Amino acid sequence: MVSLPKFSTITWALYLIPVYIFILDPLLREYFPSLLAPPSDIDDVFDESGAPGLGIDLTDDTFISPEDGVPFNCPSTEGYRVHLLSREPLVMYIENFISETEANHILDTSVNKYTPSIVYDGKIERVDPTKRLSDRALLDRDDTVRCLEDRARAFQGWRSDLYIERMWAQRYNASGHYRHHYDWAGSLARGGDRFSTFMVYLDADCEGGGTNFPRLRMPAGEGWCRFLECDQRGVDEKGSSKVEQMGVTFKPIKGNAVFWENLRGDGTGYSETWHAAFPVTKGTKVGLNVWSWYQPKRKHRLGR
Ligand SMILES: O=C(O)CCC(=O)C(=O)O
Ligand SMILES: [Fe+2]
Repeated sequence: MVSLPKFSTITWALYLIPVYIFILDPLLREYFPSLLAPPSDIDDVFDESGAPGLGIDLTDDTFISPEDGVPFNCPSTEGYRVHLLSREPLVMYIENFISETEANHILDTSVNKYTPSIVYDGKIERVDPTKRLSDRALLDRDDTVRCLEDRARAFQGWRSDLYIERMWAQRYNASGHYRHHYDWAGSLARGGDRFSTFMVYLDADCEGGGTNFPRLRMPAGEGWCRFLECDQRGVDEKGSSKVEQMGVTFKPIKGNAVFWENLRGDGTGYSETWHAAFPVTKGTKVGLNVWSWYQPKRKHRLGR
């Protein structure tokens, strides 16, 4: 009979770590990507009721902005400026992504449509001010919004199977915030997931309210201090450096945007995209969420 060598529990654990890292984890990622997805505080409705396990209905224009052939005119924009913060995951900062006229137009047209923001835990939607305290407004697909949809798709190279979700403006008054969460749900194996996020600042007449990514590394040099909170590089109350803990915090600046990709090529979500809206301490911040939903077409089997 084969007898196993007598190792202490700690020795066994040390042997099992590489087995997990090099064998078990890659296998799970390959075959069960959704199993490894952390619980998501994804904040909107992923309505799978019509077609369980098949992703969302791509003609559902309460969730997606389908290409419906409606003509629209876009103003000639001055153009935006892109700064690369991270290649993996891809995180970019976009100066002047939306013009002042466009931002003001969205602020004006949404002003009477706000209702309390909800969180969704995979089962039910509810208002939970401890997690998310803000109001949100679904935007009509007028010319300005359609031009933004176009800009968001062009920015991503007109990637196929990518659909811009209906856009929401999100307004935070003093003490408004959104606790750390992922925008992705680990649901690609079930049909689709949020591939990318543009966080656009429509109004930033506020103090606080930065968008924080605790797992991203603060870039070197002072050049980024225009866009990032650099004074968080100070020491904490115990005298040790807080930089690692705080990661990166984007200042809300009207017209600018942060863009990041949520999913790897294999469809699994990046843990580095864990992010929050820090509390607004004074004034009002209005953000615009532009999410791109990735849902590859399903191959029909013969005979079905
Ligand atoms: O307002 C922000 O800075 C971030 C908002 C956000 O993460 C979201 O709405 O999913
Ligand atoms: Fe988010």
